[in-house]
Amino acid sequence: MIDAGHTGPDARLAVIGGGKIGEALLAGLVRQAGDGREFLVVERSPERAAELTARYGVGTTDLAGAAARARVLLLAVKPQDIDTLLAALGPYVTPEHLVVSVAAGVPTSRVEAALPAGTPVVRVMPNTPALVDAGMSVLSAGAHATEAHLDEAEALLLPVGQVRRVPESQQDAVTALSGSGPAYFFFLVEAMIDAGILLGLPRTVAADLIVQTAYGAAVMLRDSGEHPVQLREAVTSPGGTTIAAIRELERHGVRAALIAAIEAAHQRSVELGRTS
Ligand SMILES: NC(=O)C1=CN([C@@H]2O[C@H](COP(=O)(O)OP(=O)(O)OC[C@H]3O[C@@H](n4cnc5c(N)ncnc54)[C@H](O)[C@@H]3O)[C@@H](O)[C@H]2O)C=CC1
Ligand SMILES: O=C(O)[C@@H]1CCC=N1
Repeated sequence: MIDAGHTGPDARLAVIGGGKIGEALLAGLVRQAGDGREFLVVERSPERAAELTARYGVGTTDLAGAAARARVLLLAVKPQDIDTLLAALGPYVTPEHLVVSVAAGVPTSRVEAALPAGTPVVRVMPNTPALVDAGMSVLSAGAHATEAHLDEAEALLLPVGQVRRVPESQQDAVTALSGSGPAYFFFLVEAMIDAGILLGLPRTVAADLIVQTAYGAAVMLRDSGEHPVQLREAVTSPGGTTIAAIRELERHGVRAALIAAIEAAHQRSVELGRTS
């Protein structure tokens, strides 16, 4: 579906950058809307654009087409590519648009500086579980974004998961926790499946056991109202198997490793925010 010179906004949203997170958000939004034609994608790679159209029925266009056809522009390119994108997009944007950026680390002030004065910008840190409507999207307003703009961004993202608002000063920490967070859980699950293999279980059996255990633990964390410590203690029988494992986790510094890892992600987010 190629843009054919439409006049006036007719698309709900244009996603600029159809990579991993662009696709995760598009997939969830299209599923909820029931019609991909309400969405546009702008992709540097024509092959990737064609793939997304085939998969979700979304329209493809260029930057001028996106700005002409959608009032809400969601920027989902890498932080390293955002300045080039903004320089090319800026001439087509007006203060009537709402620009939503998901680029890790990039402050709203940097986006605003490349756009016409007064353009509302909302910074969002989403995560890939949006793909299964279990995302966590965290919003912050830029200098020209009002409550109404935040409400609009929130309404856009609610169909694909939960939404929270934080002051922008907390966004690098949010990025390190919920933005990158799914990867930490996938890493743990990968290691636990390997342990099952070591113990002689077939890979499919080990994977089934660990994935269902992760799912069950996540639902308990969300729904039981109990602190993680209480939930862990309930599994840890005196003189039993769990405490033998916990002692090894503590001996290998897993708690400290996780804290250091998340601190490193925070630091990287701060670095990505600095103009290159
Ligand atoms: N992957 C994730 O879980 C999350 C990523 N983010 C942020 O989302 C952004 C994208 O990350 P990924 O999707 O992982 O990267 P990616 O590399 O998979 O996707 C970026 C896409 O943007 C396209 N692109 C680059 N410049 C372009 C331009 N000027 N016009 C049109 N398309 C262009 C590339 O072809 C590519 O398909 C980053 O800023 C990242 O910090 C935020 C939250 C979670
Ligand atoms: O790894 C990254 O830089 C992006 C931001 C948060 C998740 N993925």
